[in-house]
Amino acid sequence: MLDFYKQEHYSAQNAKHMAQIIAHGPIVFQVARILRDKGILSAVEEARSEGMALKDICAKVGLSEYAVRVLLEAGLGMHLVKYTEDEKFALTKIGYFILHDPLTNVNMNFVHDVCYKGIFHLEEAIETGKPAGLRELGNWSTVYEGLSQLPPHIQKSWFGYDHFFSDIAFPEVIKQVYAENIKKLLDIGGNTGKWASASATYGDDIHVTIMDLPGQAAMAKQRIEELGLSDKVDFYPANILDESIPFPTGFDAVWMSQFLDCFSEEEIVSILKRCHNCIDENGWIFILEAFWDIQRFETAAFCLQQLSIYFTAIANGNSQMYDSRVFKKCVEEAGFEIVEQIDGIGLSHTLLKCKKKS
Ligand SMILES: C[S@@+](CC[C@H](N)C(=O)[O-])C[C@H]1O[C@@H](n2cnc3c(N)ncnc32)[C@H](O)[C@@H]1O
Repeated sequence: MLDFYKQEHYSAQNAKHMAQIIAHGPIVFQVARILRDKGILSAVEEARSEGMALKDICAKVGLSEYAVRVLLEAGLGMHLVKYTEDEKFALTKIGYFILHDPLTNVNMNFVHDVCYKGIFHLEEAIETGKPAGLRELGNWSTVYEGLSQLPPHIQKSWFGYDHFFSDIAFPEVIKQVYAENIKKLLDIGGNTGKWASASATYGDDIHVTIMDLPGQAAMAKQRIEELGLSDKVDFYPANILDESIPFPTGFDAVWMSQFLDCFSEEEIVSILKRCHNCIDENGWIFILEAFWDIQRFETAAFCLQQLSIYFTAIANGNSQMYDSRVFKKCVEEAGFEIVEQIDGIGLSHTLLKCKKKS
């Protein structure tokens, strides 16, 4: 993947066009989203290759001719729709992906509901190292403190994004983790209890402790109770950034999925160092992360590189979707060695199986 970034990929003409797409980014984004959300793309799709006339689309979606016309004309420019020979509107492949592709929809909802307003404050975030855009969502020092209090539609998009990746990765990776004869596992950043519930039902003798912020631990507890798994899952509410709070001990393994990317390099090292006490000399640290530099496809790397900016402007101001080389240095520095690396899990994830350095 890294070699890909050592080359120019555009002719001058294409580069200038790409530069215009970037220059008009927020307009392109909102037009595409509204064409999706107002049912205009769906209406056009129903007409298939025959296409649909402007007035028929207006009648179908209940918007004025002016409104639908400006949106669809912009949509022509971004190749979401095309003209048929008799200048009706028909859906293109890009329009199809905007309408139906789960990855595109999850990203679009997350960008609109969680990021859009906050990203306006990116410059301030870059200058101050603070998540300056978070004030658009609420009055917390990091987004994680506010997760359980977000307005429902924003919370839906946040968890929709988070769960989309873990739901695909977990069934694959769970076999790798429990192949190591793990019975007692500490799930740091256990979120809504998805990994804990999957683990609890994976093996009769598996016990999981979720360590997360109090608001999240409470959400997870409710879900675990609803699933009838309370005897197999414990909770350890704590802010991991408070170094005075001890970590729980006596585990075969620590599991951190999409968790360490929520922290700066210094914080990652500090968290990992404190993980030493949770396990004995043979214990495991399992880290599931998506690294942009080891993606097979440019599209996957692009999504991670762009979403990194959410961490800068909104989440906490100092974290990101990491380059694996930067991340692995933190693991080393904290006194662990990576004994196995498994790439290609789910859509974009890597499992790092780590042990204490001997
Ligand atoms: C991106 S989510 C990952 C959730 C889950 N592990 C997964 O793979 O889907 C990050 C989790 O870390 C938790 N977290 C963030 N900052 C934290 C902190 N300072 N202390 C404890 N947990 C924290 C969040 O509440 C959230 O549940």
